[in-house]
Amino acid sequence: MANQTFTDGPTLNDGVKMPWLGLGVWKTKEGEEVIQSVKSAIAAGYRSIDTAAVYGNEEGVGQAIRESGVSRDELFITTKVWNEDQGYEKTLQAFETSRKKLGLDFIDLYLVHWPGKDKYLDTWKALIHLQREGLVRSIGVSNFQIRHLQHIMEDTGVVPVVNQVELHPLLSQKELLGYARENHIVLEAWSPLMQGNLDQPVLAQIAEKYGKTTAQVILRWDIQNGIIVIPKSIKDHRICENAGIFDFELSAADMAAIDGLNQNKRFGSNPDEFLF
Ligand SMILES: NC(=O)C1=CN([C@@H]2O[C@H](COP(=O)(O)OP(=O)(O)OC[C@H]3O[C@@H](n4cnc5c(N)ncnc54)[C@H](OP(=O)(O)O)[C@@H]3O)[C@@H](O)[C@H]2O)C=CC1
Repeated sequence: MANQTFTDGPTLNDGVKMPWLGLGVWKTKEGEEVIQSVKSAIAAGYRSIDTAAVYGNEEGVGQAIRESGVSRDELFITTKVWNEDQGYEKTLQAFETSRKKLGLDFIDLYLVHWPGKDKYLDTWKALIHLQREGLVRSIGVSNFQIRHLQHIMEDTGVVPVVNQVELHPLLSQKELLGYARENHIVLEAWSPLMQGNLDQPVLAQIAEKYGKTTAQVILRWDIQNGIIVIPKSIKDHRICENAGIFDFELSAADMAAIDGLNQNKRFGSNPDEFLF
């Protein structure tokens, strides 16, 4: 029964169901470190893993999947096409490289990692092709601003299922969230735990009230807002802690208090400045 929580999640605009919670593996080292963290997460009940070509750990993710003892069709695997591989043909090649490294027949979710300047539309068209070929179940984007979303949707008529963006209490992305909801795009929060910068008195007070940790309160705030979360940890106890978000509910007042912490503060790059 407990596993139900790990498989719970939104039905995306293409009809595929994606878990609310996944494990992120950015900065998790290829080899033993990533193999162990992915295996720990799957053993704890996680069914969704978020990697990317540029993380350099797709082979370890694939090995962990094979050694996990959980069947492929119960897992939801995301990877992303890196910036220098943008463009139609290069994206198709990059996809094949990722798929081979992961050792998978198909990928559940393939994302355009960053919009950059002028190749994201051709890249998006390659993702549409891969989905039509049955090599990817769902296609989405990452770090897209409203204008990028408008551009690809107007040109191709295909709406991304998710937009994975930096999102946490100090960067609540309310405008993007409103636009995404109107267009049936689910937001997915990267760096949901502010890359470990969790020392926030308001969050600590709320956490104490529910007998939860600051990390759990943030992740719960996300899913109550309809946002998918992919916290990263290489530590077993934190992997378990970050999954303890399905057995409590934040009140409307506490949700509003967390909303009030927004400072439009980024820990990562700004898509408007990260041009290539
Ligand atoms: N699309 C994109 O451009 C991007 C996508 N991402 C994705 O999002 C995922 C998550 O973002 P990420 O930047 O890794 O950062 P997170 O916000 O998930 O924070 C991870 C950091 O917090 C620590 N941590 C994890 N859990 C806890 C806890 N319960 N209490 C205290 N500290 C904790 C981790 O340390 P430790 O491991 O030692 O536990 C690590 O240092 C990435 O791994 C990646 O998959 C990230 C950045 C950009």
